[in-house]
Amino acid sequence: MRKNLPGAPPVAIRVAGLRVVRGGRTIISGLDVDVPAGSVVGLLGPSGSGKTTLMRAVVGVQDRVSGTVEVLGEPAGSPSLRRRVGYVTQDASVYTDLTVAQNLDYFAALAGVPSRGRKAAVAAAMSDVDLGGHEKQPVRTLSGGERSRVSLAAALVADPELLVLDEPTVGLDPVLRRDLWDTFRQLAASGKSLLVSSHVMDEATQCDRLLLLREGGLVADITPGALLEETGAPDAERAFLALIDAANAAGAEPPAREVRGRSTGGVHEPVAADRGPAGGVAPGTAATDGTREEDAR
Ligand SMILES: Nc1ncnc2c1ncn2[C@@H]1O[C@H](COP(=O)(O)OP(=O)(O)OP(=O)(O)O)[C@@H](O)[C@H]1O
Repeated sequence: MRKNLPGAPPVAIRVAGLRVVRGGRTIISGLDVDVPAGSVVGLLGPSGSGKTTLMRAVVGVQDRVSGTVEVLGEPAGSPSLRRRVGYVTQDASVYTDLTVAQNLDYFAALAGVPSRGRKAAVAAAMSDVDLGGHEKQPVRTLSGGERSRVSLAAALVADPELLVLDEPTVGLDPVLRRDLWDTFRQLAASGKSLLVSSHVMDEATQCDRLLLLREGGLVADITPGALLEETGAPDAERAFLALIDAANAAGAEPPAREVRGRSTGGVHEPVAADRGPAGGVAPGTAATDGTREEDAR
């Protein structure tokens, strides 16, 4: 397994030659990207561009994956990462018949938080997402936004080093969104790494870096400031649209599996690449050599 080079900034996620097939279709083909540690990295891209698929590969739940995905120095999906990585899916994934506190206690136990530390861990996670006062409330009686926050708290309760958050602010009001982004920034300041997908462009400006996907390929790996500068757009939304329009114009011909971007800094011209996944299945690969059953999910 590759280690960080001496003197190089630490990397939380290293993706090389990633290829993912879903439903018989190549969704991601030859993706190379690093996510630096201790920062908030935004994952942007049009609907269907592969954001969730990439996140699933990172947390090790995606089938039909080849290439290399290393997370905190371990192959994605390693049992040793269970407590070190928190994942929030787009849909709230908590037990509706349990109370908020019961859910969090359960997820803390699953992640290996010792029983003597669980009460404090549950209280801290509830406070992070501003759910104080709801501990005894069954999740089925919560509002949609409150349920989303319970999911987020469930990911935070084991105090993971890496948080992978799939559109965590959907359905939240502006005040809660702002507060959550403050929390994300505080988590990064304390050394944690966050990969956060979003369609809300003003959230993008709160990230340290942005990864822009289109048809499973990387169009840009860039800071929010450089995004505005390089596109000359007045705001993040128009900068995003400018990049996507440019990528569409440049890559109108090739389908997703033939489009890839380079991963080092700046805006990338998508380049036609008719090669297969770089390096095949490397040691430390996330999952399969493609011989497993087709992923129906
Ligand atoms: N189980 C599946 N079987 C077949 N195709 C799938 C499956 N799941 C996702 N896909 C396809 O993979 C592509 C990428 O989906 P993905 O959910 O990763 O996109 P996304 O960028 O997260 O989209 P959104 O912003 O709408 O959530 C889409 O074209 C989608 O239709």
